[in-house]
Amino acid sequence: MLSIQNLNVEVENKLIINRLNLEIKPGEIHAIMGPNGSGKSTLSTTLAGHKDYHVTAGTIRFKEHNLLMLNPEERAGEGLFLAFQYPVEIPGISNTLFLQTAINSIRKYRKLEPLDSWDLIDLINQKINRLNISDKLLKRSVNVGFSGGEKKRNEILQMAVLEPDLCILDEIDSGLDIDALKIIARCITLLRNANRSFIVITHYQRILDDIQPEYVHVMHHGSIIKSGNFSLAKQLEEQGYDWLIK
Ligand SMILES: Nc1ncnc2c1ncn2[C@@H]1O[C@H](COP(=O)(O)OP(=O)(O)OP(=O)(O)O)[C@@H](O)[C@H]1O
Repeated sequence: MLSIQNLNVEVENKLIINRLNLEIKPGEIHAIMGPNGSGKSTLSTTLAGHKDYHVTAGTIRFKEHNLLMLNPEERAGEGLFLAFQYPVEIPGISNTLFLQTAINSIRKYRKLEPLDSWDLIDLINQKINRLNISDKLLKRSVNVGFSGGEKKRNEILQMAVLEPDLCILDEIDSGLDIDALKIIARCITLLRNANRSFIVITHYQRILDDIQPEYVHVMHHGSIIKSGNFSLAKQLEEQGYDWLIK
């Protein structure tokens, strides 16, 4: 699904990702943890194709593609999705219109007919019923005035509607109350299948308790310095990072 080898990424001429390696197979959930500023969001932003994040060495293969040859729209068309740490507000564009535009741009890339408004509403209704997400936010402008938890839930709704193959969730659990955290974790579990992989960037073990990732990685200074299973997250929660980065 995703193969990253010896990746270096520079932002504003500063090396942020430093010889990073990561292999993700279909259906796997990988958690990435690590101290503030270790490069986790830089990795996710690079995978999504942000123009200010310059890959200066290494390779990234996504399915059968050289990811670095694809622009951000092509990456989304191939099934890559990034849920932002800080979801952006888009005044004047309703959530429904945003979802319609996003899904139809992916369908166009895949040479499929666009969904009309009725098909879209059906699809959204299926997803909100399955995930038990409220439809109240659909008519409002994207993320404008949404609470922190509503923004995160909206990211999950986008993911459910777009049905990506690789879901990158950058601190999807930040700022959530205990119940909202459970809802988000449940949605992720419901969206999990044998072909869909996840990268879950988080600071906390709590969400991982519910989604049970196969792998947990620790990033530091732009590299993965330790990989393990779920027990590594528990160890980090108890002991912090000092024992790893000294
Ligand atoms: N656009 C940018 N311009 C300048 N520096 C940047 C930019 N993006 C990231 N950086 C720098 O790269 C380093 C890694 O940041 P990044 O946000 O990737 O870390 P992180 O591990 O996600 O941190 P956190 O856990 O605090 O969210 C930081 O020193 C940050 O200031």
